Amino acid sequence: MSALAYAAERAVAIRAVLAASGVCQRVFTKLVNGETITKKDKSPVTIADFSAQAVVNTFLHQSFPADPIVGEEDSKDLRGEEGRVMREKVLELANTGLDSPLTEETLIETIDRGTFAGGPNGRMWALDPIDGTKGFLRGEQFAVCLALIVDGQVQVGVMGCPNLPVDAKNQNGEKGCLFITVKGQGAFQRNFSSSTETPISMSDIQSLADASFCESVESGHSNQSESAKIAQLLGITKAPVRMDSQCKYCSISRGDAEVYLRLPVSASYEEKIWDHASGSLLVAEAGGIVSDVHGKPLDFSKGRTLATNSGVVATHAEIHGKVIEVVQKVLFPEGKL
Ligand SMILES: Nc1ncnc2c1ncn2[C@@H]1O[C@H](COP(=O)(O)O)[C@@H](OP(=O)(O)O)[C@H]1O
Ligand SMILES: [Mg+2]
Ligand SMILES: [Mg+2]
Ligand SMILES: [Mg+2]
Repeated sequence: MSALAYAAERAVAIRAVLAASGVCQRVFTKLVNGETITKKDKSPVTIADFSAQAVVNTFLHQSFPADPIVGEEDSKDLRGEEGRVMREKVLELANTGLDSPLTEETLIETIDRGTFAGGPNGRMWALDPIDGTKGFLRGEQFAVCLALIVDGQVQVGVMGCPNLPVDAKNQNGEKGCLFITVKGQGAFQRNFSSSTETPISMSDIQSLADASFCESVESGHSNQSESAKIAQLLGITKAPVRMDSQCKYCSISRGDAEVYLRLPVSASYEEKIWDHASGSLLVAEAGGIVSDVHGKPLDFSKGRTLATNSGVVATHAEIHGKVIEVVQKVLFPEGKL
């Protein structure tokens, strides 16, 4: 029997994401104020973001040394005397997730292996070491997200969600699950505590009146007043489930909700490929369709951002057309473009 496509990449991605998730879990209880930096775009970054990127990049380099990486973070804030305190903390934390320890020098080099510009050709990994840093800081949802993109198509996606209940119906039960997908091979969930994988699929609702939708917690990341109008027009009566990170893609993939709306707040913001690569493949493999607000597929071949897309609409395949119709009506009413 021939091995399944991308079996090696899948296995390495799982190991890398689990190791990085462990690093994030260990640091959370110890985070203090000084360990958060505010980036130029006003978004926060913590020692856990840098450490998780160092850990995943190390695993990738060991197994696939020739593969470029499009990672969210870079080492700028860790360099020189100004970055010394943070650098030492990141080094210590990253090494808790690695068999052979990095040095200060190899740490910087390892993090900066994530600076690839992306593009349409060849293999590349897209890494968000912590997606939902704001959720992480609040003790809520976040995810370590890793995807392999080949010639602009996402082929493998693995997401680690340390704070996500393994069963949405039991919010106080076990937490920590991994979502795994390879194009053409389906979508799977396993718990951090076990290597048994279970196939997952989107819920097959008959009527939108029974549906629920999810969106970002952050009103600065997704237009929540427009989504409320869309939900109303669709006949959705349940309140939105607000959740940080690509845990939203994971949640709809296993049937916790039916629709994920991410409506642009500003025309100039370009979504980042690491915020959507793994999650969008998971949804597609679970029976859904992911597009932008115009119904256009997400295009991962344009560099580090989804430069030709605007927002995200992810739903079960059967209702996607209807949802896009209403999204268009609300976002672009006659006379307004
Ligand atoms: N104006 C904006 N519009 C949409 N997304 C934004 C944004 N500003 C930041 N983001 C992205 O939103 C991500 C979090 O998604 P969500 O809002 O669904 O939790 C952030 O990822 P990081 O937390 O990895 O930086 C960041 O990349
Ligand atoms: Mg960020
Ligand atoms: Mg992100
Ligand atoms: Mg991030």
